[in-house]
Amino acid sequence: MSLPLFATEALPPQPLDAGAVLLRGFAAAREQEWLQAVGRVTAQAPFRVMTRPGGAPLSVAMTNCGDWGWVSDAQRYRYSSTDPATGLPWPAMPAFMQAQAVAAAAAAGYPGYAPDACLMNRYQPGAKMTLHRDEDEMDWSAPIVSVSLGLPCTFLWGGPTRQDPVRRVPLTHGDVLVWGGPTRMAYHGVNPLKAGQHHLLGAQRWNLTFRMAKRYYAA
Ligand SMILES: O=C(O)CCC(=O)C(=O)O
Ligand SMILES: [Fe+2]
Repeated sequence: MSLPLFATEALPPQPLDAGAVLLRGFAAAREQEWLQAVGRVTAQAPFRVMTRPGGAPLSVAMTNCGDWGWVSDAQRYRYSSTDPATGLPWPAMPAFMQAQAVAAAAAAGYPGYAPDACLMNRYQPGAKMTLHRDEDEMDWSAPIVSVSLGLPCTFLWGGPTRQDPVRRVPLTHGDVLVWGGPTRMAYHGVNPLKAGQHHLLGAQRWNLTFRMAKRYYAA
């Protein structure tokens, strides 16, 4: 196999764990379209800091698009069809983003993916996500499709319990990680973002996770 000449070239799917596949560079070739799509969403529903149950602020700023958006407040985590900041429905999921998420899922071995939610995370230097499972979705047989843009990060990939050993997986601009099946409920997180400048996003990392929040997965 010859190495790609350009960092924007997608590499062959790389198994990370049972049911978990890393698509290195999958989103890089169309970075301008990703940027435009995220820009359209955040013009309507800007990134904002949410409060976690108990009252402390999350370090990652978030917004959503699609039929359902993941929200956190002092009481609980939940999916909401409306933006709590405005009471309006979340912006529609841009067709480009939806199609790319479906294509990434298929490339990772999950045909028939139909995301109805996209949580958009903005990390600035120092922001992190502690180990957690994505468990607020209705059908845990549907995979998660997670797109990384901007500054690199160290993604933490654990196991079925919080105590399981954690692998450090470097994620860079354009990488797409898909996990489902036997590892759909794996613990995962993100180490504090290191300072840096990305040619497209400056001192930020964006992560977009596509989910099937309120739909059944029938592959
Ligand atoms: O930023 C990431 O790569 C992971 C995000 C995540 O785990 C989540 O949004 O639930
Ligand atoms: Fe997560």
